[in-house]
Amino acid sequence: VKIIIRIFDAESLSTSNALFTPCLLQLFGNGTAVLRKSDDDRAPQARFFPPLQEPMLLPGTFKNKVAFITGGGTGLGKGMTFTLSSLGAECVIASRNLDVLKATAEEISSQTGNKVHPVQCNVRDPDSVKATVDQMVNDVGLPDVVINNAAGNFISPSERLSANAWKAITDTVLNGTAYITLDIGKRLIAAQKGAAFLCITTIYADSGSGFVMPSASAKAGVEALCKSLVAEWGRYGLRFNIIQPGPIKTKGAFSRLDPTGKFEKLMIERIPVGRLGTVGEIANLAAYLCSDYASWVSGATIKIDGGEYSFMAGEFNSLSLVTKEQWDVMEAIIRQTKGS
Ligand SMILES: CCCCCCCCC/C=C\C=C\C(=O)SCCNC(=O)CCNC(=O)[C@H](O)C(C)(C)COP(=O)(O)OP(=O)(O)OC[C@H]1O[C@@H](n2cnc3c(N)ncnc32)[C@H](O)[C@@H]1OP(=O)(O)O
Ligand SMILES: NC(=O)C1=CN([C@@H]2O[C@H](COP(=O)(O)OP(=O)(O)OC[C@H]3O[C@@H](n4cnc5c(N)ncnc54)[C@H](OP(=O)(O)O)[C@@H]3O)[C@@H](O)[C@H]2O)C=CC1
Repeated sequence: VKIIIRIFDAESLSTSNALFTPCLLQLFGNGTAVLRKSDDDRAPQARFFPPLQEPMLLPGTFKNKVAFITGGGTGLGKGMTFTLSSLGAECVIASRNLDVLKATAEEISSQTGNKVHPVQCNVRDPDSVKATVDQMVNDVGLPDVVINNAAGNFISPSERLSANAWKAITDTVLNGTAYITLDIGKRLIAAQKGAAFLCITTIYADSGSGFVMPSASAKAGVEALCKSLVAEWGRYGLRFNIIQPGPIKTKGAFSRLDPTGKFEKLMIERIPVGRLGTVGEIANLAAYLCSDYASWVSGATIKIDGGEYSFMAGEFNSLSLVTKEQWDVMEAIIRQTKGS
């Protein structure tokens, strides 16, 4: 596989004509050397930004609370379940693979001492969602916290996508979030019970992104759903917030979005903090937003991405590749220029 990326060629800065000549870099070839600051999986500045992963809220913050987490058996969902459970919540985790859910529930409850209930659920199917919520209500009652985390995604040129590929992703991400939110929301409203909803989206929900077009479309829809309900359902005691994570190395995401493992270093080089995020960092933010410490937070969309989005958005940010000597040359050329 040959993946070609246009980047600013830091080696060609010795003449003004070459100044903004982009070069073609073959990502899988030797041409990557110019991009590499370090062979480690983190850049040197990452030493200033150590990830603190242990639960940061006070023990008991979620005592007597029920938290429902879709996709809670793996990755970020598992991390959020662990943190909420550590802080006293009784958690219900829901996804398709019951064996994985059971193993996670057992692992977490044995560490935290709090019950975790695994419930099979296909969020693409409203009947399955209803059966799951029925079971939760029967076992532990209506939730205080609802985290829409389940998702599907893979990289693919959009011209290779079938209608069913689009449907698989948008049914999971957008329709799944809608089925869960409508089903639980209606029951909470009827019972006059308040709750905190959280949706996990992504930084490209704002910008769109090539090669993950169904995911980008669906995540943008999820954000519109949340923001609409902030306004409409606040009067019922329901609040809604959004976390947009940058890259976190989970098996579910990286096996489908970086299948050869070759993009990781490139990603780290565009993250100003110099490293990937961690599951524990997302879990702490999620716990805060779903806790009563955040009672006045509704309608917030929080990027947690080590600065990656800002780096990618800035027109000139690739100039961080320019060396001091190259700046000397450029500055001299610029200062020599008179008039227009
Ligand atoms: C610069 C690189 C950066 C790399 C890392 C960046 C990290 C940042 C990440 C940012 C955002 C992340 C967002 C996420 O959501 S990550 C979470 C990912 N986790 C999952 O996806 C877990 C669940 N996924 C799945 O179950 C499957 O992957 C699924 C395909 C989404 C659904 O599986 P299933 O229901 O079994 O569906 P099918 O296998 O039947 O497929 C349905 C349909 O889709 C077509 N298809 C499947 N894979 C591909 C592919 N790779 N390319 C093209 N098309 C594909 C399949 O053929 C079916 O269509 P059809 O019936 O027409 O053949
Ligand atoms: N990791 C990252 O870098 C980033 C992740 N995110 C978001 O974080 C969230 C978690 O992703 P991550 O932990 O990385 O990946 P995972 O693949 O581990 O998590 C996805 C979860 O969704 C569940 N799921 C998928 N389809 C369905 C379905 N039809 N019904 C019920 N559950 C389903 C899966 O369980 P099962 O297969 O058992 O159904 C799985 O537990 C997602 O919303 C993702 O978009 C956003 C930005 C970056």
